[in-house]
Amino acid sequence: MLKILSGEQVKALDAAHVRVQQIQSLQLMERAALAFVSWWDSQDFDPSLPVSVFCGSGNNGGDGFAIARLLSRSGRQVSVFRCFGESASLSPDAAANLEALPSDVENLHWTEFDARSSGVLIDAFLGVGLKGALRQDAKEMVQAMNAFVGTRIAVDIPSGLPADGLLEGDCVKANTTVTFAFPKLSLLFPEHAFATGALVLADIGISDEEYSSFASPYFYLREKDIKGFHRSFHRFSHKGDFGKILLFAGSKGKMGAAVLCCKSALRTGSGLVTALIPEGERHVIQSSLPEGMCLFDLEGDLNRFDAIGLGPGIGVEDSAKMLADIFRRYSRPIVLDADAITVLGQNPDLLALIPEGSILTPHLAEFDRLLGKTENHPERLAKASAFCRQWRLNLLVKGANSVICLADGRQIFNSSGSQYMATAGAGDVLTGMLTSFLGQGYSPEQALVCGVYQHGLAGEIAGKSKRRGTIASDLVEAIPETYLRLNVS
Ligand SMILES: NC(=O)C1=CN([C@@H]2O[C@H](COP(=O)(O)OP(=O)(O)OC[C@H]3O[C@@H](n4cnc5c(N)ncnc54)[C@H](O)[C@@H]3O)[C@@H](O)[C@H]2O)[C@@H](O)CC1
Ligand SMILES: Nc1ncnc2c1ncn2[C@@H]1O[C@H](COP(=O)(O)OP(=O)(O)O)[C@@H](O)[C@H]1O
Ligand SMILES: [K+]
Repeated sequence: MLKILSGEQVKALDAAHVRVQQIQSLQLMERAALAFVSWWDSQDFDPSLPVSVFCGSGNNGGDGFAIARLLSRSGRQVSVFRCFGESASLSPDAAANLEALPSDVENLHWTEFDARSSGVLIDAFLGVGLKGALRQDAKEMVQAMNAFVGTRIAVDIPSGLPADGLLEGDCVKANTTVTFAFPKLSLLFPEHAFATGALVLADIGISDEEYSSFASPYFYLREKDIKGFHRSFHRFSHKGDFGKILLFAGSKGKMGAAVLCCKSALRTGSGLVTALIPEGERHVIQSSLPEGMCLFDLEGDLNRFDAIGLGPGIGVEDSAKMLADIFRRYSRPIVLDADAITVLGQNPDLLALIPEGSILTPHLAEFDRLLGKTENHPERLAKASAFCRQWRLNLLVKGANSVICLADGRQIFNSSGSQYMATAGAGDVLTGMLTSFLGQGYSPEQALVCGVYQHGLAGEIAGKSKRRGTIASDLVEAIPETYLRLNVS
């Protein structure tokens, strides 16, 4: 899994890579520029549109000069706009790439830029080397870029955005950010969505192993990581191997939640799924989901279930006693979602009873109910980390780039998903998937990694044809295709 390093660590990573691969830093910069241009070539930019590249005096600017050269070589009309004065001292690699600009690239000062011109703007002014607040002249450059009417693309990070923390002043508002090697932490904060735009990760040839000497609690989960987390089953596997699970979900008027999470668990592969529901509502499950079974009370040994998921649509009235009873009688990790989390927020004394390693999946409002009002994402991640360590629990901060917060303090940002998943019941589908994986014998970490990634992938698959018409049932129907896409049998 890709480690997310701090802006400060990037220099050391680049230096280590240059040492290990025995290349020059100029070659690494060339790789970054080539990776950017390879992404560019995969897009359908109108070839007749002029390209304006804003270049700073550091290595981000160096990337910009190299990109300008490569785009001009492929026939684009390119101008660079220098974001520095005559007396500025350039980084050696930026100076080399400025020197290497072909004569057909127009070389201008940023004050000569006409914001009403058409085309595409590439922002290679400031990268992860930004220190403190923008200087006055830098603010003006950022404003000039933001006044541009066409598409803005940021190289590595929008200029002015700090790599690891929250934005305080101005920064470039990019439509797309093409970031190198790993996504900088701040690009994953919802507060910065307006500045980051679409996020593209460009590979510059640094292997996952080269990150091993750098410490960071943050990771980025990609498609290629998933297969290694899955268990494999053999041809003699029977439905017991795929797990018997119990889902406590739904109540009068909210039985859809139970249907969605049970169906999602079955589509994820569970062998036997039982819904714990009010007896009067049994027709809903039995008529819409013939594969599902129902239970109307909590009699018998709960440990006969391989996994339990609790919460979607159960209501908050009278649920506290039921939760306490389950926590006391069940010894393995449980998935806790929706109303179960609200109940925990109202009854914090229940936290100590939750089986170790359990998984809580709050959306942002449920998160605040559980852990108190939270102002921003960094604060949320810090609170989640302390909570998980204190109670030996795992917690998922849901949203775009949902964050898997593990009991040992690691925090894994998911890369799959789309805005079309912001629809009623999408969380219930996730609860079904996570419980299903626990029931299939996955550890909480494996269940979270596979469940969260595949849930997002199902959202991408469903959203491709259904766009904003996507509903949670579409996610359920897309789950089988996620196994095909990942080549998991
Ligand atoms: N080894 C390399 O050569 C590689 C470098 N890369 C690029 O290099 C970037 C990092 O380069 P650098 O470390 O040179 O840093 P940057 O180019 O990001 O920033 C340094 C420049 O920013 C100016 N600056 C800093 N704080 C400022 C402030 N508050 N107001 C105004 N100006 C300010 C400095 O005067 C300097 O000109 C990455 O973001 C990436 O784009 C990538 O190409 C990957 C490989
Ligand atoms: N913009 C988005 N991008 C990616 N995933 C999203 C987005 N919005 C919502 N999701 C995902 O959809 C799910 C919504 O869960 P939740 O808010 O609990 O829904 P509900 O309570 O309606 O079931 C979460 O897994 C979340 O990560
Ligand atoms: K930039």
